[in-house]
Amino acid sequence: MKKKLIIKIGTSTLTAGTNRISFAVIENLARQIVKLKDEFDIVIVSSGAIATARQFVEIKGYNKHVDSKQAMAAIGQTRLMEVYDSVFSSFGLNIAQILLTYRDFENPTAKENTKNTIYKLWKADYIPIVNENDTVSIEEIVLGDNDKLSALVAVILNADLLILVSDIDGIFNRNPHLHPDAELITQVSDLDSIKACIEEKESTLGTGGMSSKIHAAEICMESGVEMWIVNGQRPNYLINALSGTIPYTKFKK
Ligand SMILES: Nc1ncnc2c1ncn2[C@@H]1O[C@H](COP(=O)(O)OP(=O)(O)O)[C@@H](O)[C@H]1O
Ligand SMILES: N[C@@H](CCC(=O)OP(=O)(O)O)C(=O)O
Repeated sequence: MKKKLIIKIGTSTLTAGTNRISFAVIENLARQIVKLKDEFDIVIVSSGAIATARQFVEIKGYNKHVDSKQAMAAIGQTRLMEVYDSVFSSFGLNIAQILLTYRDFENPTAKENTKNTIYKLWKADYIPIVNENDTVSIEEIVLGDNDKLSALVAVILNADLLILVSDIDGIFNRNPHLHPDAELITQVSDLDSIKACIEEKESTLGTGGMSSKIHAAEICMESGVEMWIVNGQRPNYLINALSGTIPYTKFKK
């Protein structure tokens, strides 16, 4: 049986520090997935709908008002999936879209249906790409992120591993953007011990920050799912993290 791998790719990685979605980032992801596919059944949790919309339209107040963000997400989501589809199909990979809200994880039937759909997609050789259903969501684009969503997906699938792809090697004892001498923490088994290390700085496009990654780790640890934070700026970050040749943070009880 294949292992179950959930990969969450955030806005800051998809835009590679710019204000546009990077085709190169998605190509790099596809290239790695081709190599991992025989060993793993994979779900991608991808942000980037709003960032994609910004390439085409600026709805007034999109950075302040929830309804404007929701409209941007609705415009950007189809375009984002077009990018995934054109890049992934050129690597021979099939994709399917799944949009979820947090409320879906409180409803046992919705959870069961989500799980069954993902299993069917895997069987048909399709890679599910999940994002939050921003139109009906009340949480994410107001406060949140996709870190917690990916943890909930990992838990319902009883995944072997959740990898949060970020713009940094993992959690450091202080924010390295503010303290260049900060040191990477490679393994975390007690979340309380690292909460004091978080020092958020303003991010332009992503919404999560390190706090939401710790929240995701809490959800994973409670259910015995292993979670890693890996740096999407490193070459072949998935393959190299899995073979232990690049540094990352592992969260495991
Ligand atoms: N102790 C810490 N170690 C590492 N990063 C930290 C820490 N405290 C805060 N951060 C911030 O968290 C950021 C990563 O989260 P985020 O920008 O939301 O990424 P993503 O869009 O991938 O979810 C880092 O770039 C860093 O500025
Ligand atoms: N769901 C929205 C926003 C998600 C978001 O930015 O999350 P994250 O990348 O985890 O900070 C989108 O696709 O634009």
